[in-house]
Amino acid sequence: MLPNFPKPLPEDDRPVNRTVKVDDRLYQYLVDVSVRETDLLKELRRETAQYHMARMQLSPEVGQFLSLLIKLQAPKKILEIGVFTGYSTLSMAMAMSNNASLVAIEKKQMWLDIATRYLEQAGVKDRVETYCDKALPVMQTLLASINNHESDPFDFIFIDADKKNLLEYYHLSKSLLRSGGCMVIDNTLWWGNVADEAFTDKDTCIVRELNSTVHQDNNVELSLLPIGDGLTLIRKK
Ligand SMILES: C[S@@+](CC[C@H](N)C(=O)[O-])C[C@H]1O[C@@H](n2cnc3c(N)ncnc32)[C@H](O)[C@@H]1O
Repeated sequence: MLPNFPKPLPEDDRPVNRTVKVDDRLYQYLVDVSVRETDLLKELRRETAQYHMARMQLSPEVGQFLSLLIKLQAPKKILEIGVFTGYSTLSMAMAMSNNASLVAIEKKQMWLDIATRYLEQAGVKDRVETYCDKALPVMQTLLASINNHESDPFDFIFIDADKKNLLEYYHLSKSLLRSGGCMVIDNTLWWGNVADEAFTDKDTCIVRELNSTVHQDNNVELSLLPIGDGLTLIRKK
């Protein structure tokens, strides 16, 4: 039995507990005991694996987490920035309620064509509006429509596109989101590079700046989860 009296505090303020280290064996265990990927998502993942850019696709456990968030929050209006072949789009669209809608922005038609095919197969395409365009101008148009009271703000926004515009995506998304709404940003641990000072490339510096901006923003609540490549969950106050 542990002695039941206080011990001297360490000099630093580091927590005595921390997030578990996930090595390959533990990761495989996590997948084996928790991931339930539908046949359609599996098919999409296999089709995407043929492309060199396949690494951009969400991992199954992150797709499933996104889908669970949608089911827990039941948002009516969802916005997605960065569709690629649609793994996240399909995960969210299959989880959203029948009266919900999703606006999905992707700059490359080739990727949207693949995503659209799967959304049609899942029978959810009628509730997903896709824009083949750069995200910033589309987001600005959506914001103008909200500010003019022509449409409601979004309840849920998922950001998974280029890092160059990440700070602008964050600020614009805050304006597009209703109070109490949820924003999710992918890649916030950026392959671990954010914590390594040796990495000074543009994208790493932008992700660091984003993380520090969100952390210091008193108008939001946040949690940075070490799932996938790092996923930051944000609630607008
Ligand atoms: C990491 S991938 C998205 C992965 C996707 N969420 C999934 O689950 O497979 C990023 C996507 O953002 C797109 N993208 C990059 N810059 C963009 C921009 N300025 N506007 C819109 N889409 C952009 C890329 O073409 C790419 O398909």
